[in-house]
Amino acid sequence: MTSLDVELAHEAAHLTTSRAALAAMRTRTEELTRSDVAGDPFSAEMLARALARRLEQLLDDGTTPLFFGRLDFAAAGTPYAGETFHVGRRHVTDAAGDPLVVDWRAPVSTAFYQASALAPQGVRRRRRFGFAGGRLTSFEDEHLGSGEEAGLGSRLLTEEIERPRVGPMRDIVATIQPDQDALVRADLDTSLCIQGAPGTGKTAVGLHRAAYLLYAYRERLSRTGVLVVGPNVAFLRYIAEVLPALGEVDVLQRTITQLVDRVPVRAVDTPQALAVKGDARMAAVLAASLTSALRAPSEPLVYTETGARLRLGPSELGEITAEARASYAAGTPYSTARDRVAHRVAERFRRQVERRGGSPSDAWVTRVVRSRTMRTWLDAVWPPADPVALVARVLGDADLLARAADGILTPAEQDVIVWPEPRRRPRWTEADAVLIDEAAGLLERTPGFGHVIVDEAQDLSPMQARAIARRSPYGSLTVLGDLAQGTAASGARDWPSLLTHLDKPATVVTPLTTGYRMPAEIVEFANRLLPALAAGVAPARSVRRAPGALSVEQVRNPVTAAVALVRAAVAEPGSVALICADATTARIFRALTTAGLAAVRADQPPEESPADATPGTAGSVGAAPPVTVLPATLAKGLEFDTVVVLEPAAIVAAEPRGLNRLYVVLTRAVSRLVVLHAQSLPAALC
Ligand SMILES: Nc1ncnc2c1ncn2[C@@H]1O[C@H](COP(=O)(O)OP(=O)(O)OP(=O)(O)O)[C@@H](O)[C@H]1O
Repeated sequence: MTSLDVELAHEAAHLTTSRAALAAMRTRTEELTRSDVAGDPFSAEMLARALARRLEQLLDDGTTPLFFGRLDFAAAGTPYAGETFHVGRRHVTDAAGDPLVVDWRAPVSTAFYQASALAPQGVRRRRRFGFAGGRLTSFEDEHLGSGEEAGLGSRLLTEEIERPRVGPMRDIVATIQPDQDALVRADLDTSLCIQGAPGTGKTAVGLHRAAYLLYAYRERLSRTGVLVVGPNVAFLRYIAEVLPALGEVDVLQRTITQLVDRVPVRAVDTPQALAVKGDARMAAVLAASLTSALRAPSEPLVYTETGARLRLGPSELGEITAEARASYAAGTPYSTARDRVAHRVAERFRRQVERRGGSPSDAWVTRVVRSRTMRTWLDAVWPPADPVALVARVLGDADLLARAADGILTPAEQDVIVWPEPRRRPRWTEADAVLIDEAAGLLERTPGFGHVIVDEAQDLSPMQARAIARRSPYGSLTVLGDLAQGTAASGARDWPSLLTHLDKPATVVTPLTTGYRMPAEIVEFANRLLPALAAGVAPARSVRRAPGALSVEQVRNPVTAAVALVRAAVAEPGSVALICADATTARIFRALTTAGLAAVRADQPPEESPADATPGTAGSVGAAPPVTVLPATLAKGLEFDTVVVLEPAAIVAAEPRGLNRLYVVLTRAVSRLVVLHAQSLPAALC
């Protein structure tokens, strides 16, 4: 045995001890769940829930390493001098409470990610472990104290980056890089905006940041929660397992459409209507239409009860409604302001009774507030409102829209969004649902989150950004995106304006440019599009080269060529996707299945496809894994080992920002990208 073998055996023994300790921690928790818990039913229920969650966190699936790193601190100079820590996904302690593994999010673990030869932070040696199926197979040391540092040359990092991708996204907790770590560990009160080229780890950083914040600010966030917003359902399926793998099961993950789901979405807007409905000026139109229903009191209000006749004149009433209008203008929700008017009026009546020697109770005031007299009067001066009805009225009544949009939208813009006639059962669009959410936000306060992470944020329209801002009035944001990948017509063209709509205008924009997904050959090919996209972003630099990773082939029949390519690709390890213009998805899917290849369509729910449509999912045991047929508009955020792109010119021609779409499509491959075309390639790519 070499000394390295001895060292490895020693580490393997530590792994065995740690696994046994984790099992013991689980047994202790299980015993607690079985024991009779004293206290009232509510506390018992809360305790039972906390224990169930704890049990879930203590699960050890045996295939993921319990620790992936080790820090040996130098003999002096830090609070941890002379100590050794194994760094892993969760704390594991022995029976005496001493740590066998420390959580990657604990303060002591920071050095694992941040220490360098230049600034060793007291670390003498940093060790990274290699694993295969939960078994420890190797380790790699950096003697930081002696100026030795692997950086991006780390063999284990390279293996992790190059590993064939199958199934959903995995965590990167073992190999987070220093620039990424600084973003992950930024404090809760700091909002971040990360402009990152494709594959630079924005999504990974966002999800690890969620896990970090939930660890470091557990108390605060257990009350307010964390929300992750992604571009579509396929993307959410793809990232769904990262946070649970990091022990965090309580993060809400939603698309923006799921977030604003007060009405079913059954229709699609024209591009022109979409542009107007997504514009921030629509907020002013809705606000104006709501206030247009307010009336200044012109008659006295008389309240009679058991012989007493109480009266307030129009000027006194006007004073109260004017005050409420001012508070509404300053941000008080419409419905709260309406309640306030009722209470102020009732209080004035109470004073009148008091002046006459009476002493009405609070219950009396409540009775006045709820009286028919009050409701009838309020309905006239401050009518009740409903968000769905409000938007239906604005879009369904050209005159009302013209009044509310006067000086805000041009007549042509109004024509684009107004319905030809009022609809009893409107067929709502996604943009309408956002308008309804805006209206609801005018009426009532929207419950907010302690932290919101928004991925692919460049595609948010100003109105969608406002929907997110409403959910984060006191919390912070992590905004992730890439202006060059912007494909939505009303999406952001620069970060400062989007951050203003998100109500976090002072947020600093941080770039990420080191690409981990694609080899340089693919990155450089895709980067040819950047000048034409004019997004003003820094191009990505890949951490590796892979000769042969890119081929661009002009063929007579790209579909036939794709079938042959896919047949060969599915025999290799790793996921395969065929990306095409949306309109050709069905035809290409048919061509693959007719040729006997197992294929799934990413644009259909899993049960309608022959296999699970989760991007990159491997097929049933023994069968060739299915290839995913991916319409170009669903490619965002996903990645596959091998990607075949069909007919770039058709992808570009399919939509106004088609070149941006092509940039997204060309940046999805981890190992190999094949571009097949019969038509000429877009000029920007040549
Ligand atoms: N530090 C890292 N170590 C290992 N792998 C990494 C690291 N950072 C990113 N990756 C990997 O690179 C790939 C791209 O990451 P991610 O999807 O987060 O990038 P992105 O910036 O969101 O890309 P896009 O803008 O194209 O959606 C993923 O497979 C991710 O696991």
